[in-house]
Amino acid sequence: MTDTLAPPLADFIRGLPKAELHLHIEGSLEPEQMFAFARRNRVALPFRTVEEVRAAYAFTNLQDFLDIYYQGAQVLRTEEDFHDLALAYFRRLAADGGVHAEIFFDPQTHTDRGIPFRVVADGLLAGMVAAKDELGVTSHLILCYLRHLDEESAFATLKAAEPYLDRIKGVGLDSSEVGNPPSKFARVFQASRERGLRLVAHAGEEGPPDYVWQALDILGVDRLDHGNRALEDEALTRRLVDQGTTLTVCPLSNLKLCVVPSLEAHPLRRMLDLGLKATVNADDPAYFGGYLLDNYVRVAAALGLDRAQLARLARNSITGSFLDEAAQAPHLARLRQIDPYRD
Ligand code: HPA
Ligand SMILES: [Zn+2]
Repeated sequence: MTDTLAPPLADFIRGLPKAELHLHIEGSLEPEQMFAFARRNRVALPFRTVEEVRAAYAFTNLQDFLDIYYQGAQVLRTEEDFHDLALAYFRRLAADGGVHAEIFFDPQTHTDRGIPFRVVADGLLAGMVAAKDELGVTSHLILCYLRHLDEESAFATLKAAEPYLDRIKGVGLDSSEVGNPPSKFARVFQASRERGLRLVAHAGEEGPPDYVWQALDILGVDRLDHGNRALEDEALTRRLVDQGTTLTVCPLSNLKLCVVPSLEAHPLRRMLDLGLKATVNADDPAYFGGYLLDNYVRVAAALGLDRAQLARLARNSITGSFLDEAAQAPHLARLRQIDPYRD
């Protein structure tokens, strides 16, 4: 059924100007790239073939995924690696009709194994400049603190980022959610805000609605990553609707990590019906089986989303981005031409 629906739907979605707001750049490391970087950096891998790597991607929860994701990141060692990783991602994004991305990176994953912050940041920033030149795709960089580490380590990361704060748009919070509530990072988020950074956090992926409340009330986030479990709490849902908080939803990630039992059971449609400002994103596309367009197409087919709903998701991604109004305007104008019946 998906086969007969996919081409026209995919063409329509590809033609919508879209921003990707939830993408871990380390999660775009394809097995083929993993081998190429391992070879050029002489890093030993526990896998012999691409097939063996893919066979290892049988996760049933967030932690199983994270263990293999941090292991994969070990092959990234040089500025060139980070540049190449980022540019390869942006090429995929452009092919999917993406016009802008706000990419996460996890500095502690690299600095804790002796790769200097500047190697990571310079490489990624160079890849972002190359993407603008080659593809016309714009991007922002968001530094994520690893929540399984302590706040002191997060503060050290903020300090290492000091020379780059004019080129880093915001900070986020990722890694193992349960047992590491947002409140653990209250002070470093406050310090990040005082430095002019925008704030986002993963919350309500596996963690309870209380973590979403904390992300809003204690961290004061501008945007919420995932947020699925907010739907369990009516007052919280109302708050998110009233505030117009953008949720960066990741359908294929949710499926692969068993946050939902099937795409047919995904809450995206319900989120839109409730008036939540949901967006569609890939999270870690190399690990979860699909880039931005695949996420839109598969969830749209599973939930029967219509063109107006798809255009709304695209519009939410532009208005929910940290682009200023002038930079959003041409994308919104294009969306208006495609979807003239919007409300
Ligand atoms: O989906 C995710 N959740 C939490 N941490 C992460 N780090 C990379 N991807 C993820
Ligand atoms: Zn994520």
